[in-house]
Amino acid sequence: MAIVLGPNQYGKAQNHLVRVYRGTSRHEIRDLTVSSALRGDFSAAHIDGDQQDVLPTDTQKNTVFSFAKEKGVGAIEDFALTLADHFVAQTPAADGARIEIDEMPWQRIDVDGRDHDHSFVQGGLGTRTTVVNVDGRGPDRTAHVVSGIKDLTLLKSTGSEFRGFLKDRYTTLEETDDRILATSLVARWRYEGTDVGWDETFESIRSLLLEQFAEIHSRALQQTLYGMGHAVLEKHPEVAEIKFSAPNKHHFLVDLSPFGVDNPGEVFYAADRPYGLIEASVVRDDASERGSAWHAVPAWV
Ligand SMILES: O=c1[nH]c(=O)c2[nH]c(=O)[nH]c2[nH]1
Repeated sequence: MAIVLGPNQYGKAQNHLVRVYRGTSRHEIRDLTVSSALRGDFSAAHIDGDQQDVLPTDTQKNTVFSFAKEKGVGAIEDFALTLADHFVAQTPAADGARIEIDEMPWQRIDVDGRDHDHSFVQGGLGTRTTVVNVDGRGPDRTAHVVSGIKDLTLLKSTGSEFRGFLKDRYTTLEETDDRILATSLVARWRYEGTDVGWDETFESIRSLLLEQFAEIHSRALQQTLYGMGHAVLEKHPEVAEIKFSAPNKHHFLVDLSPFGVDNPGEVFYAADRPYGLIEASVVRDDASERGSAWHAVPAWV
């Protein structure tokens, strides 16, 4: 029997970076939360406490902020690829890097019908995300990009049913052909390669997800997710697979009959927990190998 070091990675989590572009009086802002993690042979650091292979997490943090100034931010996917390659190049013991970026949306404040040059209000249609994994360097280097959207809170007030489900002695749920369907969607999709128009593709996929949620007559959240994923893969050959995590945000019709009041689908109690959690992926059967694309925290997978 031997006790050995298992998979590990280390980096700086959640550098919250705001980049202001002030070339003209009409400023642009970007609000990113960037996490870096390096993996490779860091056994000396873990076993002997020897730091000679370790590029400090503090240096990783400094690099994120410096690159935002020196190179600019651009599409979050490009920023993440640049950082990942840089960290692997700087750290001989590293054989891979993972960069995760969330971009908080800001919109210009409207003043008398004109959007303001340098005042913004936070919010938008979800938070754009990317997770980039780079393995190796030089000719052997490979890169995987998984982009997505989270906190996309959606609701339809009809056009959703749930019936015909399996029942046992503990089933009390009533069948319904008209309910509220609501979720706070997380969708992440894996790109084939890195030759992608990141911004246009993101906008197109987000629009498709919204359209499909609205247009599909839902027989269950599962069926809605599959329809959304199918539409994305059909339109975007550059997407290999898409994964969804969707809490079913239950809305319960309030019984107003004790007060002699009818309630035909008008007043609901929006419960925050427990919630159904529906998770699904939609994939191409000829998609490329996943490689490290979905690599996460080794301690927990
Ligand atoms: O869309 C749904 N899917 C389920 O699996 C489920 N289960 C449940 O109780 N309500 C719902 N709704």
